[in-house]
Amino acid sequence: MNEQVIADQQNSAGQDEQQISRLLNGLSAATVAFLAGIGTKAWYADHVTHAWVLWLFIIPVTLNMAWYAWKRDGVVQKIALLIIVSLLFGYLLASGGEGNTGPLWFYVFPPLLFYLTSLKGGTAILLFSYLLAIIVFQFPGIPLVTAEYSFDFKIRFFAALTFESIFCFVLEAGRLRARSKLLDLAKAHEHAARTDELTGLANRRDMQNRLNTEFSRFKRSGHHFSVVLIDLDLFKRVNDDYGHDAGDRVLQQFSELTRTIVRQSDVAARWGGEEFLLLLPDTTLLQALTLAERLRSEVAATEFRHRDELLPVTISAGVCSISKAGSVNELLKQADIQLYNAKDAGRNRIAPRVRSQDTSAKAGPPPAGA
Ligand SMILES: Nc1nc2c(ncn2[C@@H]2O[C@H](COP(=O)(O)OP(=O)(O)OP(=O)(O)O)[C@@H](O)[C@H]2O)c(=O)[nH]1
Repeated sequence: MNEQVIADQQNSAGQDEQQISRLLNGLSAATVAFLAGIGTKAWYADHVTHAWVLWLFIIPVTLNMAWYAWKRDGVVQKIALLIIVSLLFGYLLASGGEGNTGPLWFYVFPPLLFYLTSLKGGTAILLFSYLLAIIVFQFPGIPLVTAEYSFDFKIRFFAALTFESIFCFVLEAGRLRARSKLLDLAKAHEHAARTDELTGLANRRDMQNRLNTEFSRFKRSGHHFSVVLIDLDLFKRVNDDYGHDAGDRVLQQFSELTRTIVRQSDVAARWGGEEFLLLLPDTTLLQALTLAERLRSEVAATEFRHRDELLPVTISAGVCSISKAGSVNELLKQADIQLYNAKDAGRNRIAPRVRSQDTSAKAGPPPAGA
């Protein structure tokens, strides 16, 4: 997986977490308002203990909101709110709330659970809540349980909760599936917009962006970089003599070879037609020339074949370092001039030639027919 895709995924996950945290903040504020209001109503209805318990629940909810505002830790916020809400619903179930209507709040649980946890996690917590509800309903005499519910209420409570839980599960599973498909589609779309279809290398637009980014980095922190502009020699003849498919196959095979030679931090792009551009971060002119020469000799030594026919393939390349240019356009222009020089000097060679290159690596013979 390349860095861009990982960064996109992290970005998307971060946005999701922020959205959940915003929702939880809103829910927490609404919970505080409800607890204050219903607590006050219970107070005036002479249910003093009930009123105090509801008011006491305001404290952990508020503390959780304050903790999130301070630490921005969405995971703690989520877990804490789930625990507080579980305790509150447990209390309402056991006490019956006002007029034995407490268990009705349970219906808030399934959508909240599936949204905040996973499908598996939500189902597990729901099943545990069912177990608690069964214990409370079946054993009204146990400590902390003061409410008693009619048989009809229990049946309807469980039936309605089960239907709601199943619907929430199905809806959430559908939402997650659609979201995952959408993310895959966006990723594929984004990848296609950056990639050359025939060779799988970066396309011109992506390379242009990366050049601009690298140039900004150079301006900011002085990190040098170089480019290598490559052109396949006499490529028109390959097309004319062996067919367009053979030409396409050469472009693909050359791209595969290039991938094996450049570093992971380098970028190889199809610049257009039979022209390729390498962006080499943190690379001096001499290092770039060495890499270009290696690629040239590998190409010259490789057998390019199409349907058992041996194809004549060599490359010429112009190299330039940012230290020799004041802008990306100037850099590309210089590389283009050097490529022209290489072609002019007989093809199957790299330009500029420097002294160390002349002694360490000799350019191969010009391609047949040049
Ligand atoms: N098969 C194939 N050919 C392509 C593609 N893109 C460009 N070409 C061909 O590449 C050839 C480039 O030819 P020219 O620009 O004349 O250059 P050349 O024959 O390589 O000669 P020099 O560059 O001077 O060495 C043309 O025939 C284009 O049709 C492609 O995607 N597939």
